[in-house]
Amino acid sequence: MSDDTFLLNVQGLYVSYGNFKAVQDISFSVQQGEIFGLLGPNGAGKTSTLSAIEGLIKFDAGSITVDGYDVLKDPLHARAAMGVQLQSTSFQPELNVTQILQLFGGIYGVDMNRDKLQSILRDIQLEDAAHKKFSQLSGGQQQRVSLVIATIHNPRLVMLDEPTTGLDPQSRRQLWERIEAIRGQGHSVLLTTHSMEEAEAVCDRIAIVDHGNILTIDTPQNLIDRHRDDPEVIAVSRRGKVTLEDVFIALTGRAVRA
Ligand SMILES: Nc1ncnc2c1ncn2[C@@H]1O[C@H](COP(=O)(O)OP(=O)(O)OP(=O)(O)O)[C@@H](O)[C@H]1O
Repeated sequence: MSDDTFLLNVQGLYVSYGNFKAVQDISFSVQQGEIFGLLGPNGAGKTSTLSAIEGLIKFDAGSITVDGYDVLKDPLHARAAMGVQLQSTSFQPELNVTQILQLFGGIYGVDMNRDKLQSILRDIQLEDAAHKKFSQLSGGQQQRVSLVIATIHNPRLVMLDEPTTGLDPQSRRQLWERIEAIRGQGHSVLLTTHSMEEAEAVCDRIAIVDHGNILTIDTPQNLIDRHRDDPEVIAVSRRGKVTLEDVFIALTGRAVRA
């Protein structure tokens, strides 16, 4: 482990699929105890960046360190320092909540004794659903299971790809609180989102990504303050109030992506 305050360092990252360059020279760092958001239109390269960090895809150039461990030279240590929120499709739908927690506890070497299991179920408010199949859970309940599994081995960096998509406002608020609680434990969070409201509500800093490049990195409030007088921002703003979404659209353009 390094004593670097940056838990994640991504420098000069390039990812391509065949001839298509999805990520081109992306660099950013996430500090300890920080919630960092990657925002960008569809196809901007957010998931590709996350996948490269997670070791799921090869990258063409650049360097990535997690908790001081180089993901290429020391992949096991780097991966152990990371918790990844799996998509709901990654869980076997016929397993019940208890079986899923036991399975992933085993994978991560966490002793899932009765007390530990009960405490997790209580924490995610699924005590009464302990024997329900994953496929029978609501979207919010499934998200709570996948988030707790991402943090089951107490990782220093938690990676969340669009964690609140499809959730109702109550579940979304609760998930934000859970994400903030992860930061409260001194962990760092890297998330992607299309929700400007989410970015403003939970992210300490955000990077706006487009066409595989980072356009800007700052706190949500600084981005609004820096750009509020830009003619492009004023042109897209509505009802006389400049929002983060106005800044985002002015920077990335109005065109809908394929
Ligand atoms: N396995 C793949 N093979 C070929 N092209 C891919 C593959 N995965 C992603 N791409 C392309 O790379 C580009 C970046 O995709 P990526 O999923 O990283 O974007 P994203 O910012 O996460 O988008 P979204 O917001 O839609 O999830 C897109 O043009 C996408 O079509």
